This record gives sequence, structure tokens and C-alpha cells, in this order.
Amino acid sequence: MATLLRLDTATAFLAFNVLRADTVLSHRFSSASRRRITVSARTKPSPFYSAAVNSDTRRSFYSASASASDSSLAVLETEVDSFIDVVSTDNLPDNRIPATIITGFLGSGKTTLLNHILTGDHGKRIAVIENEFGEADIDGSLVAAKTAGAEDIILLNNGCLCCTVRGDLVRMISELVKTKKGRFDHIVIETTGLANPAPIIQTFYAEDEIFDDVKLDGVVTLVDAKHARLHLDEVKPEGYVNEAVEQIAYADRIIVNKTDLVGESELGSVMQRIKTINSMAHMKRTEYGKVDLDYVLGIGGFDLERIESSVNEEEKKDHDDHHHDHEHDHGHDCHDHHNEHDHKHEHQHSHDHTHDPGVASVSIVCEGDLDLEKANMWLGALLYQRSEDIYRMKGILSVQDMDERFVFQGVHEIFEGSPDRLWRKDETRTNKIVFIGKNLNREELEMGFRACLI
Ligand SMILES: Nc1nc2c(ncn2[C@@H]2O[C@H](COP(=O)(O)OP(=O)(O)OP(=O)(O)O)[C@@H](O)[C@H]2O)c(=O)[nH]1
Repeated sequence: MATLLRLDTATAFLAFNVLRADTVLSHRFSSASRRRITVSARTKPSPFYSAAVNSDTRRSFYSASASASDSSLAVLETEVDSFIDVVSTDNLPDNRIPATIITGFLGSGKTTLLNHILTGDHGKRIAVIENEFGEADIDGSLVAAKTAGAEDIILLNNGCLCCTVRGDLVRMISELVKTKKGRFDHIVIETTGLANPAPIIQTFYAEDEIFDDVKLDGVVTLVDAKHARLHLDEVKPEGYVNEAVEQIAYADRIIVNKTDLVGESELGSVMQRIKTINSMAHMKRTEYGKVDLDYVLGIGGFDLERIESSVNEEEKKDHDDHHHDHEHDHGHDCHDHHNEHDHKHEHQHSHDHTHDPGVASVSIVCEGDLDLEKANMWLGALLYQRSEDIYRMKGILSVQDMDERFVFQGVHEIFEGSPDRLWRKDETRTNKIVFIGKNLNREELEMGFRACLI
């Protein structure tokens, strides 16, 4: 599989990096505004490819990572070639239409929230894509909401968005954009209760048809306060994911709904459990999905300009919870937090199952400047080896000789980064990275990161 890493940057971060000398990278331009880079491996495929293009005014970096066996070289070349075909957004305002994914386990309150959004007073014209398993008609209440606020409601009911109807999603969004552009301001996609959000998120990056016109704004996950633990603690057969865990892991906003059905201590316990999976997402408790609309629309969860708030939120929480900096042997003030813990929780003895503690958050906060080349190699290798397990990552980096902060976000092997504002004179140049994923090894991540510091 080959994947696109899209980087717009004024400096050389993650630039032209070839891990194996026997790999040749080349690029060509198809037009002034649209750049196409072809990465070709003439000999054995390298585990990680990246390429850089230098424009007159600003440099844009597009990188691709690929994994393949030696025998699949031809396939690899085709894949890499087809992925690296991206419209440059250099110096252009991002006018793409924002899209929000609403996910959450069966019955958690997704449709209730959607109705709240559609009937809310936000002045936005919203197109809705509703994914239901085999239902013939749209929910009656949604039809009511259509008259109230939705610009368009499209039903995808012949399968699950994350599996069989992903192609349909691409076609529908393209069709919406083609036929109704200018008539709606936001797209809201409601997934089925059993959807894994990852492939849906990736669709927004992997599909040119969508990427050019629509940007992912955020993933909002509804959690049923009453039944969440049951689903989160369920152990799935080998090879199956726990959808409830996945939906929380990918969230930018978590709405703990149905709080009227639980007591304070049960609620506290479920919120704590959610935090161990995803400490980066904002969390709110509600009844009947009644949240401020700007909590769910205009999140900018995948927006590099908004990375700071989520990363800082994470750091703030950690400081509040357990502040434990320490000096390491290079003299950098570097600390990390791991929200996975050994869950010998109260249900363990009464049930025949324990929850999968594998999905958790790790954050690293560390002062000092990064050696660009080392950071590039480390991150590239990390994504190559662990991209399946790294669900989400976000961060702010301090790169040597770079006056701006470098901000990035990623979903599995998709990586997006760019220089952000200048470091202030009175500000400590502190790196902050948050990973959410499966079986993350805190020590390994911290050691790898520390080794990149100068
Ligand atoms: N008590 C209580 N019931 C709620 C709350 N929110 C939603 N419900 C009810 O829970 C049921 C399921 O809500 P939906 O919004 O349909 O949930 P959903 O996630 O869209 O459900 P699926 O599409 O089946 O996955 C409905 O009967 C809602 O009225 C809440 O905060 N408290």
C-alpha cells in the first residue's frame, strides 16, 4: 500500500529523504498551478519514499510512504504514482467545504444530535449524508429536520460507509459539489453505529475528487453514558476491531450523551475510561445531544492552524492530573504521559471478559530543537513500521534554525504538516506531540524522539 503525505512548508522538513540508496526519486510538473510528483523505484522498493518540490515563492513537500515486498515493485510504482497527484494550495485561501463526521455506537444519539444541528440557529446551510444499514427510508424525524434546516439529505443504505459504500460516498460528495456548490456551506456525515471512522477519514485525503473541494473539519463521537462501558470492554475475536473503542480513538470531540440515565460516579468512571483511550479530544456531557453548535461545527480538528488548541488541551490536562517532569541526560526538559494503564477494573471479576487496553494516548512534551534530518528519519520510519497502530497524531515541533513552529497532524500513514507562527521571543521552544494508537510503547517513542534532539 502506498500513501500520500502532504506537506506545505516553507522550510525543509521531511524533505527529499531516501532511506535506501538504491531508490531513485523523480518528479515532474504538469502545470504551473498543479504539481504532480512521480516517485519511481528503479530497483528494489524502499520502505519509505518522500519527495519535495520547490516553487518560486514557497516550497511544498509531498511525501509518500510505501510498503511493499520486493516482488511487488510494479504495483508499488503504480500506486505511488497515482497517489501523488495533488493540487497545490500554496498561498491560496482554503475555501474548501468543511465536512463533519458524526459517529458513535448504536443508539448513542447520533440522529438526535443531527436533528439538534439541523434545527439549530447557526445560519449554515447543511447537506447531510446519512448512512443507515439497509433502511428503506430516512428517519422520520430527519425528514422533519429537512424542512427545518438541511439543504439536502442523502441516504446511503446499501452497506456501511467504512466498508462497502466508501466508493458511493466519494461519488455522492462529488455529485453534491458538482450540482449544488454554493447552495450549502457544510457537509455532515452520520455513520452507522458500527462504523470504523478510519477509512472514512482517509477518504478525504486519498480521493482527489473530494480533497480538491472538501476538507475534513472534525470527527464528533457520541457515547452512550449508560452502555458505553459494556461496549468498550467487550473483547472481540482475533482480527476484529472494537468499533466503540475506535470511534473514541479518532474523535476530535466526544459527546457523552444520555447523562440522565447514569449517576455521577458511573459518569465519572466512563469519562475516565474515555480519557485513557483518547486524551486529546474535548469531551462534553449532554442529554439528548444538546451541545453548542460551534462545539460540533467548525472544529478544525484536521486543520493545522488549530493544532495548538488540541495539543495544549492535552498538555493542560496532563499537568492538572499528574505533573511529572524530569531532566534527562541530554539536559532537555522532557516528559511524557501515557494514559494507558493496567485496567484491573471493577468489572473484571464478574465478567468473562476484560477490555482491550491496547488503544491509548501517549504525549511527549520536551524542550529543545530537533535535528531536521533525524526527525525526518525517525518519523518516516515510525510511520512505516507502525502506521497501522498509530491512529492519530498531532504536534508542534521546534526545529533547529527554523523561526516558525512546525505543526503537524496525521491519521495512520497520512501526514500533513506546515510551519505555523513564529516562536515568540519570550517563549520556550517546547515540542509537544500526542499519539493515539494501539500498543504504543511510551519509552520507545520518547527515546526515539529524544534521539532527534540536538
Ligand atoms: N434518555 C435519553 N435518551 C436519549 C438521549 N439521547 C437520545 N436518546 C434516545 O435514544 C434513542 C437512540 O437515539 P438516536 O439518536 O436514534 O441514536 P443513534 O446513535 O442515531 O442510533 P443508531 O442510528 O441506531 O445507531 C432514541 O430513542 C433517542 O430519543 C438522552 O440523552 N437521554
